[in-house]
Amino acid sequence: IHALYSPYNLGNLTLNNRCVMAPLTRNRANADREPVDMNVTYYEQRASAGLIIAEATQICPEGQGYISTPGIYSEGQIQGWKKITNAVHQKNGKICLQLWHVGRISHSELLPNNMAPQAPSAIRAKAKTFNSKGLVDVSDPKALEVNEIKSLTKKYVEAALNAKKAGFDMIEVHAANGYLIDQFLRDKTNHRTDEFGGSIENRARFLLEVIDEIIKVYPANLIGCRISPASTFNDIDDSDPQSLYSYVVSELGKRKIAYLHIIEGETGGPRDANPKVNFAELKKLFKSHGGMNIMTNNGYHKAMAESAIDNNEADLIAFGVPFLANPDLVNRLENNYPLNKPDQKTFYGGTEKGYTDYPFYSS
Ligand SMILES: C=C(C(=O)O)c1ccccc1
Repeated sequence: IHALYSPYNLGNLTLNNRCVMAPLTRNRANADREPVDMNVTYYEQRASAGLIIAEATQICPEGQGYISTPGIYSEGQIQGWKKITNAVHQKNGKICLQLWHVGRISHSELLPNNMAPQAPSAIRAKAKTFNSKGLVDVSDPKALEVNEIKSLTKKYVEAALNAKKAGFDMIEVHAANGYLIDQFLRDKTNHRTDEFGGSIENRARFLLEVIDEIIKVYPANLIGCRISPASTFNDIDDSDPQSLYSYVVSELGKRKIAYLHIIEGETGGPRDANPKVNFAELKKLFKSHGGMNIMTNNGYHKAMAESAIDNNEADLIAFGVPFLANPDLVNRLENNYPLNKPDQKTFYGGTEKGYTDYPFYSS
């Protein structure tokens, strides 16, 4: 059978196959930002993925940007996630938690004491988010002080340890899609004049400090990192992405992290969005500096995924919407069965409808 559907060693984990469920925000946590029972069903249904990367999960209350997204900073949240990891492990699955801080992509209504969203610089995003009123413009952010940056790094470390306590097999640091870490990396959003801004090294400093501090207490070969070099989602951009990300992926490779998760092209959009970004070069640099595995995402279907593996363009393929709508995606891909039609209206927020009611394949 094709390598895509065969076991694969990732760090000290053996995955049943190389098909990854990409992190998908579904806005279905409770008012305390804890996972609920239908989340257990949803993830358990998809346990045949080689690896599930659970939805982006905020590391602290200040890191929340959308209504009803889960956290990993309270005991109640840890216990909620524990039910999910137990259920996935009962089905012989593997599950990773994506550690998230939205930075400036938030609305004060969602934040402690209606505070301003945190960001590297006080530049409001031309972006919208969901709060109790529906789709709203994001709020004006406040620039982080250096001591606040240091305390956020500690919160990423605590979140990694909480994820371990909750039974996750590994963690992924969310450095993509215009959220906090991405806001530090890119020069459109980072106008700092201290050691966290200006040069590429300075703009990458926060990401690398987060990774280095986590590695002190959590094995590097169980840490992934997600980047989106070419995306402009959430009003993000950079004047020289190839230089920026050549440095970033080389430094991540040196740390021998488990995988580099690359969103190819525009997030949820065209794969050839930004000709300035040479993805093949970035993949080569990650591995030539010691990086272990490349995971790619964005618009893959069966043929594309199989040929990416055959041509050594990726070790693991992450599927987002296909896994949302097909709990048994691996079985369907392997046997070339038709896929369910995703219902966009129920992607974000709501009940079991469009969440746990997508059918398994039956001939
Ligand atoms: C966590 C997200 C990301 O990484 O893009 C997200 C958040 C809200 C809607 C869609 C996606």
